[in-house]
Amino acid sequence: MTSRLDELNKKLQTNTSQGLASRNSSSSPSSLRPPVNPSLRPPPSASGANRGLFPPLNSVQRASSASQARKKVHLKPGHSPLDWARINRTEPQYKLRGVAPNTPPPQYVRIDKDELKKHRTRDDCWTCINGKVFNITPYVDFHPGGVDEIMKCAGRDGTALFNKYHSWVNADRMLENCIVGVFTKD
Ligand code: HEM
Repeated sequence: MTSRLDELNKKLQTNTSQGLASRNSSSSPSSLRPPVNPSLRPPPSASGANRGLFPPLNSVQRASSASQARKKVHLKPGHSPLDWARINRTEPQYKLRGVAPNTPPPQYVRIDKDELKKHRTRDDCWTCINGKVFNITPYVDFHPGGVDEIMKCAGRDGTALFNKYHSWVNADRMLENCIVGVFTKD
């Protein structure tokens, strides 16, 4: 019985080592590597000082250096975007528009260039964005880009400046209760 078992074990060992030997002899370790495709060489950024760095040093995905850092605007306490959203919701519309309570709705109020020009001070500030004139007086201190920046569009059509800095900002929504009227170019 034992000799039968020994025989079987011996047979098994011989088969296994033969199998491995045949695999190893037909393939050297280098032939196990995938074929090298020359068009898939590492990019130049993977060499020299950039080696192993991701994203590479010159990538736009890297934070800018201190000299290029954006100037941070410090808004006064109580002047966060959320504070503005609350005021926009709760303050009576005529106050945000800066008009008397019985003033006609904005779609009936036409404002020309000369009228717009009269409102360009910190205490009385209008601007036109995409054909609508807004009283931005209550908003100026809430502007995340700072007072000086937003005052550049005071008393004039600010559409181009607005779009240059943040075309994604929805002025209609943010200033929906500050609308005074519609702009007439003539
Ligand atoms: C009624 C007019 C404007 C409104 C409602 C407005 C609104 C905003 C809002 C909501 C942001 C924050 C954007 C964000 O975080 O993605 C912002 C940022 C900014 N705005 Fe305005 N803006 C106005 C006019 C202007 C004008 C005329 C200028 C420039 C002359 C300007 C320059 C900037 C700049 C530079 C920032 C960037 C601040 C930062 O990223 O820290 N904005 N503005």
